[in-house]
Amino acid sequence: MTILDVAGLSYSYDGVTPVLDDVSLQVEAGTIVGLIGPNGSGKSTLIKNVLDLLRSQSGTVTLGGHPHTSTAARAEAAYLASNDYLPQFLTGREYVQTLAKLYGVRVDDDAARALFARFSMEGRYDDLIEDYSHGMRKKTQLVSALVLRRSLTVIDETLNGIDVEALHLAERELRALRAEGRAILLCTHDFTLLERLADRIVFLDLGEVVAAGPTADLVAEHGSLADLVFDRLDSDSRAS
Ligand SMILES: Nc1ncnc2c1ncn2[C@@H]1O[C@H](COP(=O)(O)OP(=O)(O)OP(=O)(O)O)[C@@H](O)[C@H]1O
Repeated sequence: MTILDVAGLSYSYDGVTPVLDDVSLQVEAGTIVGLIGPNGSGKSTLIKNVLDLLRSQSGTVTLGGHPHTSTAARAEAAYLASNDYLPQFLTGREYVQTLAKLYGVRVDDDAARALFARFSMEGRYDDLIEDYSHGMRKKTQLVSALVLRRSLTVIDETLNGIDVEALHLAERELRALRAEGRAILLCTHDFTLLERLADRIVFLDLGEVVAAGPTADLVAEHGSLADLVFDRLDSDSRAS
């Protein structure tokens, strides 16, 4: 079953320069899709279009079969942004519970507190976010996605900056989401993480999908995901 379906999406911030050019991709239930591409290739713009944080200009996007502008679509996806801008005046518990209310789901404080403890934030669930470190804010975003357990979790470089122990645990938790049939769109420059975790890769360059397929096939063809990118950057097609 397709959870996210993007077809023919184009976008320009200034109405002149295309940032996304006819992008199509699908994310199936029970899969992790890695979104890769050089800085400025349009990954975050694509994610913001998908989540209707930027109003799409052409093409279609559906989430769980619903047009992405609909309330039903919004309930399908959890979004972990690349920044760590969380409301400073809330505690971790208030933040998690506010999100839960917005999504209309019930979140058990004990379960969320236990996740805080597992991510080495024991005893910090009721502290103000203002007093959290950068990594703790990132982990709070991650915990919120883990307790919300939406059909699709979109992660935009959110795992950058968390320590190796948290990353190890995050990988396990993301695998558990996938095992439950949930989908994950994971945007990161950490190619080794994607080689371990992602079922499929979508490679965006200059706003276009230039490669897409099963991670294992792309690695077999190019040697590694880094080599896939290097091959593209060195290719004539990019220079022209
Ligand atoms: N709000 C904005 N207004 C105008 N241009 C923007 C805006 N946000 C992004 N851009 C431009 O759109 C292009 C794509 O940016 P985007 O952030 O989507 O890339 P990215 O692939 O996520 O990059 P990175 O890997 O550096 O995070 C870049 O040229 C960027 O300067």
